[in-house]
Amino acid sequence: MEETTTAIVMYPSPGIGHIISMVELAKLVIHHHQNFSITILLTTGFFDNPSIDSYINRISTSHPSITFHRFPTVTVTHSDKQTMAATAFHFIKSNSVNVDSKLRQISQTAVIKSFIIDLFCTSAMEIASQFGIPVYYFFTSGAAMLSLYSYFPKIHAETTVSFRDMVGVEIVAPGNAALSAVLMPEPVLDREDPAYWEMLYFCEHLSTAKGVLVNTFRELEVAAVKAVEDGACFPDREPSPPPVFCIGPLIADAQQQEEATGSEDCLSWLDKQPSRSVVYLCFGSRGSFSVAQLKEIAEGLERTGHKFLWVVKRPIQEHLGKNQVHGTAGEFELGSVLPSGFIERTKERGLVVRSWAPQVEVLSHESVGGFVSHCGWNSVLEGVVAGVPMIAWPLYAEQHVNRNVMVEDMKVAVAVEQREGNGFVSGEEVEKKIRELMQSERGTEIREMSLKFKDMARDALGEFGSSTKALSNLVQTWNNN
Ligand SMILES: O=c1ccn([C@@H]2O[C@H](COP(=O)(O)OP(=O)(O)O[C@H]3O[C@H](CO)[C@@H](O)[C@H](O)[C@H]3O)[C@@H](O)[C@H]2O)c(=O)[nH]1
Repeated sequence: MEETTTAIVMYPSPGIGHIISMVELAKLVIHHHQNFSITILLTTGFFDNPSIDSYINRISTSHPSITFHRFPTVTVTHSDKQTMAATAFHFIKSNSVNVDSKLRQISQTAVIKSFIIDLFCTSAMEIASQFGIPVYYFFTSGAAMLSLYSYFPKIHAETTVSFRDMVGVEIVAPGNAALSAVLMPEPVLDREDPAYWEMLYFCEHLSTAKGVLVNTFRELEVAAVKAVEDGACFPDREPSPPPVFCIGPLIADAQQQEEATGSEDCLSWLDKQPSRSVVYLCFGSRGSFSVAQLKEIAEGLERTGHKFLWVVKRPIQEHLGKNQVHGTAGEFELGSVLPSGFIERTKERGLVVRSWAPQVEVLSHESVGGFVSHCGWNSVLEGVVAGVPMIAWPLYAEQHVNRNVMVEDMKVAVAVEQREGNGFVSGEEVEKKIRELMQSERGTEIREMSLKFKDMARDALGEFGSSTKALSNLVQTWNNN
């Protein structure tokens, strides 16, 4: 008798940070449970990363049971009249027809045990449900953020005011530290923004999934994990919230990360530095600053006297306001965006690289002693896995929530003080926080805590670890259905 193929289909949202962690999830599933074939659906036309093709090729070669399916290009136009998030959500929705036809096609030859979607791809949920395919979310940020988003519909129902206008108000979601309302994740700040209503729709659907996988581990976010597991953050679903599976930390494989020109230089420069002496500054795949902010960072770095490795992206143009894409690709000269003579004056102790560094390898390098991060969740996990203490400098998205988790719960970071309104950080503050992390007693405590979490992260993914157990429970559910 012919054996039926059991398939899992995954649908990450555009953006390399989301794609990489979904791919790591696929690799983890295959590693422990070889009986599945996995198809990963990828959109084309928005937030595309130039290196995506070579990344896909590397994964397809190393993991033949993972297949990628690229949708044809969908074109949406972004206008200054709407936010980037609204355009992105519109783009994802415009791919629904592609999702429909691919699920239909796979279903003809296989039983799809699970369709795993990113939160921002909630528009695909209904399509899968029509085919009777069980839908799971893969939440690429942490449990604290999952709790806040699951709780968001309740907060929404209790007020008619936009968060951005709630100056002085604090939002408290189960398992979360209090968060100033104006620092809520960007897409939910403003009720006038269509993205707000999309987010509300996404968050209302979280509790209707068959389960939610989270890229975290139980020991990392104790209070938040409890809130999502016991359902406190799913007010509408009490007493039976969707099962939550903390299966992380899933981070990019150093060998398969994007290779940028100059990667080798970075690592060989680090080889020459003393143990834990270097402060690494990097703000994710899209974190850019104005030239004025770059100048402050440079001045702060210069004054600390510490060694540093700093990844600088093409600066944002202030006159374009908040609505432009961070990290807009394109060539630029480092010398033209940094203070005059900075590179020359610091060349004995600092390295500035343009646009990209092999972050996972950098963080695991013995000479790195601190990480100034924008608090993107992948970066946070990469810092945790490497046991590197951090300086939290949130920029956009849900990064202020992550900052709270890092500083107040995990205690693996100090936070920079940011100017209200635009988040600007002075050179003095940069200097102060680097000194605090690298040479104070508090810095030593944070380092010790980071090293503890490094061990816990490894254990969570070990044979008897909490994340391994969670994954096997999940797979058992799939197999029993
Ligand atoms: O020079 C660089 C810059 C980035 N990276 C890698 O790129 C990824 C960046 O991911 P992340 O730290 O999560 O930042 P973003 O790309 O900004 O991620 C988006 O997606 C995350 C997961 O949902 C959210 O937590 C963030 O707020 C959101 O901005 C990480 O794997 C980094 O190692 C490099 O290797 N080199």
